[in-house]
Amino acid sequence: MSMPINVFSEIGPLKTVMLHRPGKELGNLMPDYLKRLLFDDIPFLEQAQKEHDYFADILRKKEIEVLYLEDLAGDSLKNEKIRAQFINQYVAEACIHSQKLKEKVKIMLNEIADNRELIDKTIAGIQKVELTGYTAESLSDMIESDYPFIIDPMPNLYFTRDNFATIGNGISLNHMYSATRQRETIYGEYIFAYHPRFARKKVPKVYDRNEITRIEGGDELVLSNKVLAVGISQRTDAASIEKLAKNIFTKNLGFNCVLAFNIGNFRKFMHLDTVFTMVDYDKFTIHPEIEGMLEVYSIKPKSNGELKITKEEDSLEQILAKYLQRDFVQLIRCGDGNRAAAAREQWNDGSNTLTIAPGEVVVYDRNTVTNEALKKAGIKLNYVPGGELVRGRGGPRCMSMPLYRENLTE
Ligand SMILES: NC(=[NH2+])NCCC[C@H](N)C(=O)O
Repeated sequence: MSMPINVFSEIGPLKTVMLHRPGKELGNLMPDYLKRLLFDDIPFLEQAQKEHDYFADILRKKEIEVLYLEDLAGDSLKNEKIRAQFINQYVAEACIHSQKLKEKVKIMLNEIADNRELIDKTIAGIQKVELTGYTAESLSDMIESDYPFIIDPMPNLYFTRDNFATIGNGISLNHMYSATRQRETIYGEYIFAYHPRFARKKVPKVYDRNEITRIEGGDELVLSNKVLAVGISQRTDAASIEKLAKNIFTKNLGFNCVLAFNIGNFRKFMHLDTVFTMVDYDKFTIHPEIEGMLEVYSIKPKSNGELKITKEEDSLEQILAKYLQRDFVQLIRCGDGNRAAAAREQWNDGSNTLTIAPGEVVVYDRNTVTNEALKKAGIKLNYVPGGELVRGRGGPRCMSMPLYRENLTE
C-alpha cells in the first residue's frame, strides 16, 4: 500500500475500515438533552457494544482490517508536546466558560497517563460531579447550574462516516452542522497530522474543519474514480460543495464531476446516505419519498479554474447511467416501494448499506422488507443486529469509514 488512503468507489472490495466502538459517551445521554446531542433515544450500552462487535466481526471474517478511531487517535499523541497540544486544543474547543475551570480540566486530563484512556475520556465528556471541588464561578456557569456537564459527551462518534470522509487518496476533514459534532473532527485532525500510518504520507486535504460552511461525510459518496455524489441536505451547504469541487479538481485527485443531490432539509433524511447508497456497479438503494423532489446538479471544472454547473433534467436512473457509463441502472426501493414500510425502514436505516464488494453489503437485520428487495435484486446480504445501535439514527454505512478499497477493474 503506497498511499494509506485509497477510495475510488463506494463498492470496490473493502480492505481497511475505521470504526469507533460506542463507549461511556452513550452513558452520558440524558432525556432532557437528546435533541442537542442529535439522538432520539437512549441505547442500552452493553447491548449496543455487542451489536457493534458483531458488526466488526463480520468485517474481519471478510478479511477486512478493522481499525478503531480511538486507537488511531491515541497512537497519534506520540510525544509529550503533541499530547499537550491536543489537551489544550480539546479544552479550548469544549465550550468551557471560565479560564479557571479550563485549567482544572486540563489538570484532570493531564493526570490520565495512558493515551488511549485519555482519548476515551475526551469522548465520554466530563460531568460536574467528577471534578473535585467544582464550583460555578462565571456568570454563565451560575446561570447553567442545573446543567450536569462541564464537557458534553460525543455520542455520535460511532458514526465514523461523518466527521471526515475519504475521497480518492485524500480526505475531507469536515466542518459539521452542529456544535456537538464539530468537536469530533479534532481526532481526524490529529490522526492525519501525527499518526505514523498517515503522517508524512502527504494525504491531500480537500476540505478543512476550520471552514465556515458545513459538510458531513454521510453526504459524500464516491460513485466512481471520476464522479462523486454530494448531498445538499440538513448537514451540507451548497457553498461547501462548490469549495470541495474546486479543491478536488485543482488537487488532481482524478475526479472530473461532482453530482450535487438536493435532498432538502429534513432530520429524518439528514444525509444523502440515509436515502441513497450504491450497492453494485449498476444498483443503488433509494428511499421512494425523495424520488419526486430530488434535484441533481452536475459540477465540472472549466479551464479557467471556475466551475460549470448544470441542472440535470433526466430521471435519476438516466443521470446515473450517463455519468457511470452504464446502459442501464437499477434503483432498489426502501420498503420495496410500499409507503409505510419505506418510511419505517428508512427511519431505521434500511437504505443505509455498507457495500464491502460489488453486490455484497452489510445491513441491519430489522429492515426485513427492504432486505428482501435487495435479495431479489441479486445483492448478497450480511446482517447486523440493529436494535440498540439504530437509536442513534445511523446504519452500517454511517458506522464505518473506509480507508482502503481495491480499485475496480470493470
Ligand atoms: N452518515 C450518517 N447518515 N450518519 C448518521 C448520523 C446520525 C447522528 N445521530 C446525527 O444526527 O448526526
